[in-house]
Amino acid sequence: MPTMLTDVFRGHPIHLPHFHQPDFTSLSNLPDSYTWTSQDDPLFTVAPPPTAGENIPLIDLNNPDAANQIGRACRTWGAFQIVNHGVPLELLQGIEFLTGNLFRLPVQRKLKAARSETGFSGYGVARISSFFNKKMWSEGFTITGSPLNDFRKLWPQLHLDYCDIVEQYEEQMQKLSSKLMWLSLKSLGVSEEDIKWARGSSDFNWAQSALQLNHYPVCPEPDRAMGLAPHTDSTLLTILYQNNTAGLQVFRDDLGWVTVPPVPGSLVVNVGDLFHILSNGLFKSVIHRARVNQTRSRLSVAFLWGPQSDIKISPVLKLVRPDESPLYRSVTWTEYLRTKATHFNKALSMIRNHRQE
Ligand SMILES: C=C1C[C@]23C[C@H]1CC[C@H]2[C@@]12CCC[C@@](C)(C(=O)O1)[C@H]2[C@@H]3C(=O)O
Ligand SMILES: O=C(O)CCC(=O)C(=O)O
Ligand SMILES: [Fe+2]
Repeated sequence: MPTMLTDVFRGHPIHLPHFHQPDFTSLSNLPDSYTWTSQDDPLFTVAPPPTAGENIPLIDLNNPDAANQIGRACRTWGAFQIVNHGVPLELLQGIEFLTGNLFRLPVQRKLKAARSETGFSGYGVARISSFFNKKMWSEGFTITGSPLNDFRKLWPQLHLDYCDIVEQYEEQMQKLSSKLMWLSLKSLGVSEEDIKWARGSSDFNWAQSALQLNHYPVCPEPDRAMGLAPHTDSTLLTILYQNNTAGLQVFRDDLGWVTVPPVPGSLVVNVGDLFHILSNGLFKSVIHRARVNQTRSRLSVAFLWGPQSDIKISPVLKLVRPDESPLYRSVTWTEYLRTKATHFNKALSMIRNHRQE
């Protein structure tokens, strides 16, 4: 039996303060525990250069040149937005409606479905919270496998309708993720033939995923608060739906923090650490964060997509020069998630092969 994501953190308890969540709406000042400075996060106040204005590419999947554009975006930004992605608008509206309804529930109800210390799914603060001294101005809900048990606790009457939306959304995201992976690899001259574990399995039985719903309430002092601290995703690819409130920012060494503007009906795609490894570092897993807003609350839904947890992921041989060794060792998704849970942003460099000079 392959390890399922549900079991990944069993034996790896993470102590998280879900139960100290404030009632965000009642706070008129930012408490100290929510006030961030560059001491809490060295990238917090990186100022944009005077020439700012560049943004991640917006790619039309119907464009015959889409594969090349995606490849270029994965190499230079590690992120891009897509339109004409084929996911029905009603489904995007459906998942936004579900997410809004979930976070509007009274906190006591949400805590009935709280994520446990060794669990994967449920309500709570972001898993990366334990690496920072300050709290984030957000709440989240993680889903993997069937959300039935949790949803029953949240919505004793309507849980089946909500499960249906999640199921349809995941199915669409699954198809889209695989399409995006092959399009981007095509731009590097890599085909299904070159990746043993994914070869010819059009039913995606080699893939696995999680859904992360995020809520960033209105904040009295957004400039000093942090919605979700900078991180890279431990995925192959992540597909993010954001509502009409800006907040997502991606980091580039030469440009600093770049805000990804909401484009109605579009989806944001970002390269995760496993795709970085698979592409031998050609595609960059992008550092990103979420900021908050003084007048509008923000919702986002991240589809975190990766391989079956016990498949060994290593750089595609075609992408390694014959006179060099691969930049990364092979690693399974389970191993990587556990490394990340312990070492956070050092995880990727821990998988790196160090050249013997
Ligand atoms: C499959 C995943 C990927 C996880 C862990 C697990 C479930 C939830 C994901 C997130 C979502 C929020 C940011 C992040 C950094 C977090 O704290 O939880 C992500 C993390 C990762 O990409 O490492
Ligand atoms: O809310 C956002 O825009 C970012 C969410 C995110 O990065 C995540 O859930 O991994
Ligand atoms: Fe993320």
